[in-house]
Amino acid sequence: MSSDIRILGIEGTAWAASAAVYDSATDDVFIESDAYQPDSGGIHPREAAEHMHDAIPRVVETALEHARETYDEPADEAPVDAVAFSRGPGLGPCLRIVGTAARALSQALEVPLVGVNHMVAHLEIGRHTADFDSPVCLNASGANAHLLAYRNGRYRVLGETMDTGVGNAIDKFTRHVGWSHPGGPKVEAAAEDGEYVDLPYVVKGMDFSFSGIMSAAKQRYDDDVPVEDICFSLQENIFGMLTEVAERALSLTGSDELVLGGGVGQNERLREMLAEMCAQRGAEFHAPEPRFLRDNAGMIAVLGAKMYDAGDTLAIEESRVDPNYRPDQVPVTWRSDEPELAAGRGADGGETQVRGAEALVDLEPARGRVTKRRESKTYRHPQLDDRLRRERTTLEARLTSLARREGVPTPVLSDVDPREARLELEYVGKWDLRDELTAERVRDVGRHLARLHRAGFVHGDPTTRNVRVGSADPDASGTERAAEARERTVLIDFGLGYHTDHVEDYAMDIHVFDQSLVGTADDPDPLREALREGYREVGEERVLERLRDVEGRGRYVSDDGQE
Ligand SMILES: C[C@@H](O)[C@H](NC(=O)OP(=O)(O)OC[C@H]1O[C@@H](n2cnc3c(N)ncnc32)[C@H](O)[C@@H]1O)C(=O)O
Ligand SMILES: Nc1ncnc2c1ncn2[C@@H]1O[C@H](COP(=O)(O)OP(=O)(O)OP(=O)(O)O)[C@@H](O)[C@H]1O
Ligand SMILES: [Fe+2]
Repeated sequence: MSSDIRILGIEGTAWAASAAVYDSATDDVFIESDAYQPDSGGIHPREAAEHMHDAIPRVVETALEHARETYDEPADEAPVDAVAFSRGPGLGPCLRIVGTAARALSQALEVPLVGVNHMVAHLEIGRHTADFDSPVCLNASGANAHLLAYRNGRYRVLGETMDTGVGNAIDKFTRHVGWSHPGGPKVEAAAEDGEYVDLPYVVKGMDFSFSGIMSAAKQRYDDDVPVEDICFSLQENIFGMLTEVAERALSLTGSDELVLGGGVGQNERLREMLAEMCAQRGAEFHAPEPRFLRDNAGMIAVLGAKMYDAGDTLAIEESRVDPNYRPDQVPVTWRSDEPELAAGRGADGGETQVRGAEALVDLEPARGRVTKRRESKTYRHPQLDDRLRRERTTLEARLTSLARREGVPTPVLSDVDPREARLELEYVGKWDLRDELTAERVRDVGRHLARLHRAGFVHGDPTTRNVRVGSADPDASGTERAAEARERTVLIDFGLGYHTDHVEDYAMDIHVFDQSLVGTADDPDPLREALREGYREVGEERVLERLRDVEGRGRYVSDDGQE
């Protein structure tokens, strides 16, 4: 970045009326915030907007005063080079007030306007303070929960919540219990005295959902289960899910850096789990300090400086706010020269052991065999860990065989030990699909998924790493035709599969594969088309119709606090 840029940042997407000044020469960030606290219930959009109306001018004035005093500019010169503001996502009425304030300031100070995506700012502040190159980012905030990774000029969404944001889910539970907003810190405090009780645990590849676990938690409360036990178990399961999908994203992208963003990131238990998961797999973990995790204008100013430096400013007439602004809509103009993730290659006969997200896989291609052990994850509660490893090992064995009976190539199973969470399977394929992506192979995957769905079950985690391609024969150097004859597209890793007759689950299965294409392919669009073509040959059109719904669903709807 250029040597000395000073930016005024303004944030006001939901509850935090906040202004900040970032100085790139010293890396100092001054933040002034004024929080909206609802009298009862959750965040009311209209009340929140009134709060922005009152508080934004005050916090901006304090930030500008700080800039004038600290940097000693002549009185007739603007104390900052640009005004950056949160354009979205967030509550419409709040965003509009912040947008109006930012435009007015940019005109009064005669400096350019920079429009920042709030979720990308949650990510970038972590990358900035960690000094990581190309991390995977877990954003765990009130209205959102998703995994982002940089690829081809955008932050791609590798996985996300299928219903509410993680903070909102927790806050809904505390409202049910009668605790005041925000609920997250109260759950954290109550959890200290809790013991583990069983609650649902739902991940689908790198996607996840909170609705089942939240209604079970409310039900438990109504059934007089001690509230501290529910709080403890909510944290174990919800944060366990987030940690698991973060690990899967590291495994899929080959990255060894993880950053955390968002208000829920202030939770000690979540940070502990993520740090432990990263330590166990030899990755680096970074969480910014709490003032940068919860909503704050500091992160808006810091990303604003990078965007301003890249010439990424907005004309007033193009500066409309967007309550549904998705992180993958943002052209990443400020890091074009940096390397992107170089994903490590999967098993191709050279190595003897591979670490997946869940398991250690010992490879013996010469004997045509692999041994897969689901390791104990020390970040998880032992009871949950035990349950997941056993259940998934049993399911993987059962569904791997069932799929083959439906005509889908899968490894032949030679041994299962659920207690040890160990499987012995046929060595299949030559490469992971991720490393040898072609439209024809992806079309095969489409056909295979359709066959599973017709038989009434889903794979649960179809990614480009859970498909093996090419000939497994170690001496497959024969004629091209012979190799072609042996070429198969083989599905592996059925541990997240389950029986279901819901069209929604089938559509999700395709969506999960789709997201892994977006996360691993240079030019995903033709491959995504091939996936649908293959599916259409064998499967039902209504599943593809539902897939369009799943994709079109705006998941960035902020909680309005009313139930
Ligand atoms: C779009 C934007 O307005 C929205 N902002 C937002 O959700 O505020 P944020 O500050 O990132 O997160 C607030 C959430 O963070 C939770 N939270 C705060 N402290 C917590 C803690 N110690 N443990 C768990 N959750 C906590 C709160 O309960 C609340 O749900 C977002 O980033 O999604
Ligand atoms: N039967 C097999 N034949 C050949 N290679 C295999 C086989 N099973 C697994 N592998 C290799 O090991 C890697 C990890 O295996 P697998 O996906 O089953 O583990 P995992 O820990 O569940 O992974 P993840 O959850 O990250 O998808 C695969 O991507 C593949 O490279
Ligand atoms: Fe936020």
